[in-house]
Amino acid sequence: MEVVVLLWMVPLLLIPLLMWTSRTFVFYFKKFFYVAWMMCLALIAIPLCILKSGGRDVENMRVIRSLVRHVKYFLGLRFEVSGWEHLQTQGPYVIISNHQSSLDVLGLMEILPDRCTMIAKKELIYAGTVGLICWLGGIVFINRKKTSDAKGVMAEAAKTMLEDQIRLWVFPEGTRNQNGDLLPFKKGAFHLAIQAQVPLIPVVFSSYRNFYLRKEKQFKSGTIRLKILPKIETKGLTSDDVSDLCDRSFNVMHSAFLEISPSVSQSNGPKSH
Ligand SMILES: CCCCCC/C=C\CCCCCCCCCC(=O)SCCNC(=O)CCNC(=O)[C@H](O)C(C)(C)COP(=O)(O)OP(=O)(O)OC[C@H]1O[C@@H](n2cnc3c(N)ncnc32)[C@H](O)[C@@H]1OP(=O)(O)O
Ligand SMILES: CCCCCCCC/C=C\CCCCCCCC(=O)OC[C@@H](O)COP(=O)(O)O
Repeated sequence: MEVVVLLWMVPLLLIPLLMWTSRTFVFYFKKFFYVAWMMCLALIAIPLCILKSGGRDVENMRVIRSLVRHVKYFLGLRFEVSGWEHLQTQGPYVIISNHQSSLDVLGLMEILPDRCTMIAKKELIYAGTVGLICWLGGIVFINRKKTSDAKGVMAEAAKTMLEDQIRLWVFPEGTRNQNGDLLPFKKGAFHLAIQAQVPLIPVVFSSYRNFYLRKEKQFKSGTIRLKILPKIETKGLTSDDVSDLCDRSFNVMHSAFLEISPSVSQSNGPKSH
């Protein structure tokens, strides 16, 4: 009799195990697919970019953008964009946005304006075909471990922005962050905008915590809200104004982040600060 009861318990115990493994399986499957598919797309994009521009050129971002736009459907992600009108600014500007994961590339490509490239850590150049496509797309690589090098590269970028009419996308948190809030901003983006005397356009991604949890190995379908905020002018500002500009930008982005992110009670998992 006891044996029969025990036998019945086996499938009951297996159900949570299966659920856990399928959740973990889906997480790794989607992550693997994302990386592998991006590498393949980059392989397709490389010859197209070389044919289009003959080498490293910000115009290649059009090719990259058009090839990346469909990837969200495979991952079950939707984007809701607001504030499009704020991107209708002529000439160069610096876009600043929060950075939660490599998935941010999908949102970035949803709204990427023409002649806009990014500032990224130099390690990205070694990411195989993706690294090469980043280089061909004109991405400016910085060494985060050497402040003086990074400052020099960004000062050079301020000049190039004006000479070649280029827009730059910077992640002022300086690293990926999924703690359910924004990290304090580093100053590079604000020095850059002031040196070039161009406006800043803040863009806020809502929290991914309701569908994507790296530590908990969860990757469900979900909607990402992208809010483009009004530009912040820097005309007439000097390096003395960097801290104030940085604080103002942080405050508007932080409020927008809290406003558009699903509430913590709706999101899964605890907040880990
Ligand atoms: C077709 C298919 C293809 C598919 C695949 C490809 C798809 C798409 C391709 C595109 C993908 C691109 C995605 C790219 C994402 C990459 C994201 C990243 O890599 S994030 C990491 C790199 N980014 C950053 O770090 C930017 C933000 N960081 C900064 O701005 C930092 O300030 C710094 C890196 C410039 C320096 O950092 P740090 O060494 O930590 O020093 P700080 O404490 O910030 O500053 C020290 C003092 O220096 C002053 N400062 C800073 N910058 C400048 C400057 N430019 N000029 C002058 N002075 C500067 C700062 O004010 C500090 O001084 P203080 O007196 O204390 O104020
Ligand atoms: C042969 C080498 C194989 C390497 C494979 C890696 C390839 C990555 C492939 C696909 C992902 C496509 C999106 C690429 C853009 C990702 C940018 C990114 O998110 O970089 C992380 C950086 O912001 C912050 O890094 P840290 O959290 O500070 O560290």
